[in-house]
Amino acid sequence: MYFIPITKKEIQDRYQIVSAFAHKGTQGHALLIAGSYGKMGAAVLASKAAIKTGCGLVTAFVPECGYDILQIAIPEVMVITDVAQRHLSNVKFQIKPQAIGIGPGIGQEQETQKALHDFLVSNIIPLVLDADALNCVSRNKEWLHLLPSKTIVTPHPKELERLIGPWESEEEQFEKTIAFSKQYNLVVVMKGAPTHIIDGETVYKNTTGNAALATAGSGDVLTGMTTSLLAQGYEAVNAAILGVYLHGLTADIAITETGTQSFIASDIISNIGRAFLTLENDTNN
Ligand SMILES: NC(=O)C1=CN([C@@H]2O[C@H](COP(=O)(O)OP(=O)(O)OC[C@H]3O[C@@H](n4cnc5c(N)ncnc54)[C@H](O)[C@@H]3O)[C@@H](O)[C@H]2O)[C@@H](O)CC1
Ligand SMILES: Nc1ncnc2c1ncn2[C@@H]1O[C@H](COP(=O)(O)OP(=O)(O)O)[C@@H](O)[C@H]1O
Ligand SMILES: [Mg+2]
Repeated sequence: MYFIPITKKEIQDRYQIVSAFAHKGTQGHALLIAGSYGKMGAAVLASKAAIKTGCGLVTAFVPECGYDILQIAIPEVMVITDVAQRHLSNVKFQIKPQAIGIGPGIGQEQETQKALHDFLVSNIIPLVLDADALNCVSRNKEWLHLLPSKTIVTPHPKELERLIGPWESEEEQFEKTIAFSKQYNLVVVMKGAPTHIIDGETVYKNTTGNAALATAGSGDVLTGMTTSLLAQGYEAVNAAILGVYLHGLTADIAITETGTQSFIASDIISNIGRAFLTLENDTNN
């Protein structure tokens, strides 16, 4: 099987420099629907990653218990709360974001599953689906038909298995994931070491990242980054490619200071700027 390596050249072909005349209204509004009691950190990480990846506005939609946490942790991010205290029960909002990321830390309560279903039935905004949103969809596979074309799904191996069933070899894993991508018209970010991105028959292989990323919340950060790029107008496959590349690059940059063991998900967020700078330096040369 042929994989297209996600090299710096591939990235530079896709990367869009921010206009000198940009303002927050032109840079996209990302909505992160995330968090539950005890997992509000997932919402904080995803929302902070989204604003640090460059979209103009970020709103977090969280259960009521997340309100103070979000507002104190990230003053740049706006917050809308669900009527329920501890988990999502009714995802309704008046804003018009350009992209939505849903799933990190939301849990799989019955009420949350229903809220996800009702949201998917009416939503037409470009979407990133991760973590418990994927787990809920795995329990209700018919909901896959509700996803907008080119929705980005970001499963780790266990979540992928819940979605497509088990595989016996790596070859079979790719075959099944390609078939899944084609059946539902999805961009599949097959997270791992390394991560592959599958867009129908086309498979991309990331070239950045290391074992420092094997830490809680690193996937939640990737969801925020990818949603941010989607909100900024990148085509879904390019948002996935650029997001995965930059996410991995943060770990390659930071590892000389943090080492593998003490790198945490917040270090990904702290290094997003340095990762972008490697592109801008090269683009200007
Ligand atoms: N600070 C927070 O609030 C955090 C919240 N999180 C949320 O917690 C919820 C549960 O997510 P989890 O992913 O922990 O639970 P899952 O049950 O989906 O996955 C955990 C299991 O998956 C397997 N797995 C994961 N990565 C693998 C890999 N690369 N290779 C092979 N097996 C692998 C392992 O067996 C692992 O025990 C999600 O909603 C997630 O977003 C986590 O992201 C951790 C941090
Ligand atoms: N050994 C590794 N090498 C490279 N990347 C890794 C490694 N381990 C984990 N990652 C990356 O870290 C992220 C983990 O995501 P995920 O399992 O969803 O974490 P969480 O749910 O805790 O946020 C993925 O992007 C994955 O590719
Ligand atoms: Mg995850």
